[in-house]
Amino acid sequence: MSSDAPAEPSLADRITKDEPEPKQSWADEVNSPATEQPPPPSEPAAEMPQSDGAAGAFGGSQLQEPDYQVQVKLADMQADPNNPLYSASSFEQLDLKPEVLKGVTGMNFRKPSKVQERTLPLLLMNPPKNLIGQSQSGTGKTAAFVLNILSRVDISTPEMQRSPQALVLAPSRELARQICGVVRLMGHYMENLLVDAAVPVEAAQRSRKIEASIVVGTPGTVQDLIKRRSMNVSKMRIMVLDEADNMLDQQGMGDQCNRVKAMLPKNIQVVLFSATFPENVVTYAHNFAPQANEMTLRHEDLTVEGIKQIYLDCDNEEAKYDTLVKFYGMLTIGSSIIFVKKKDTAAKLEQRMTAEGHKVVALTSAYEGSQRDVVIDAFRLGHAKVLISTNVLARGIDVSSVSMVVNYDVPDMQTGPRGPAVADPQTYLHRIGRTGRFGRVGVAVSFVSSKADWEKLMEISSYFQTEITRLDTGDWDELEEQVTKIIKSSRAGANFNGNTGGHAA
Ligand SMILES: Nc1ncnc2c1ncn2[C@@H]1O[C@H](COP(=O)(O)OP(=O)(O)OP(=O)(O)O)[C@@H](O)[C@H]1O
Repeated sequence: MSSDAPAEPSLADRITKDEPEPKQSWADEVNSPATEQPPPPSEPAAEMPQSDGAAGAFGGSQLQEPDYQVQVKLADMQADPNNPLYSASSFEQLDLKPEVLKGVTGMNFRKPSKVQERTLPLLLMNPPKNLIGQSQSGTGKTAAFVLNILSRVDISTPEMQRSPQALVLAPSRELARQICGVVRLMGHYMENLLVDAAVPVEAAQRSRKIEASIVVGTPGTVQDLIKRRSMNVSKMRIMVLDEADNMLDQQGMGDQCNRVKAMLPKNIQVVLFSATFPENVVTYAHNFAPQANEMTLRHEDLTVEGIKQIYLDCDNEEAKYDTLVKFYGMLTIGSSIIFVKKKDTAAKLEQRMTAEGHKVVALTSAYEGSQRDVVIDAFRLGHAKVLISTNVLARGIDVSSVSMVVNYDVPDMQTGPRGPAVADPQTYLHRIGRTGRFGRVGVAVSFVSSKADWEKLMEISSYFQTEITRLDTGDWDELEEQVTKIIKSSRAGANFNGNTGGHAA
């Protein structure tokens, strides 16, 4: 953030005092904030626009594609057995309580996705069994575990309403808040349902007590609350790890998750979900959720068809910045997230772009929680359309208007304290998965400024057996036309004639 530059307007000023921009583009028209109501029962559901899970709680933008733009509709995708959104059955056939079913219908979910259809019967079985579930990004894993929780919590007495019975752990504050929003929205018709977020709060609120039947939080805060006896876990019966591979793999977070689990009653149902379960995490996952039912995928099947993956050659770091600025118009067709490796890069990019008159915001773990909430909520509402972030937002964040993701830095990871940086395919997949949600279209563009970058990107491409196409930066008008065409097409891949080739720098 630009807090050390007093002459500039504050973050809140920049985000909230801006007049809404006139609607100019297709994306502006289709992504206006949530004003839509669930369909009246008499209207045919197939004609109604799809709603965004986070929309009701946070005003997340929604996609209402005009017919003339749409070539392939969600209904068609959900009827194709090879599509991850496919299902043979309806939500009515999944044995949900009437008030839970009403919540799903109210969100305008017409049919379950594959992961929902397959995992819900396994999750709802009695006696409850553990589950490890994997499916592509943006295919509805949240609803799968939320529907299980809503089906299992007992809120028949005031005491039970205030007793934590289900705990969801997520790796970031933003994701925990988002899941809380989905639980509230889906549980809207369950009278007296109490849901609470266990994320870091300001010092004055630290003595708070958690009195809700469903708690969604980050592992460190939850561990702290239980230790301080601010959250009674004696009635806990379900524990979910969202982005489970990330939670178990990171040393600090893995330990916190284990400690939290050790403080909960034995024999709880343990549920792990993620789009990725790399080999090094599989054993942890099996130990954390013993004898689990499993739904897994091969890594070759993990990429989402609707996300067009491209890369651009940039001669050096400065050329990456110039390219980003040239991209600004395309970034604001819908909303965009620019991923960088370091917090410092995020802050510097934000300052420089803002100083040059571009509207961007940044969110990293360097910022205070309340400031992070302001930024992410503004992004969900479409008040901020270009967000610069680190891997803190790489996972789970669901904002349907995101039509472009930029890997300003190719995702990599250190091998040991002094080892070389190697490609990080999992982070790449999660980052690009912030676009192309539930059958929508998106573009993921990676900036390549060295041979090492190019090698990492090609390793990622071969790991997922997916094509990452090189676009020629020699002719910007042509490049812009191609990228804009992809964003505005109903499915990525259609209308696209990019070059493929090696690193030209
Ligand atoms: N059955 C459904 N019908 C229509 N929309 C759905 C359905 N299930 C989920 N969605 C919507 O799809 C979007 C993506 O869902 P969700 O965030 O749960 O994906 P995910 O699989 O958890 O992705 P990630 O791996 O990125 O965390 C959300 O906006 C959600 O509201």
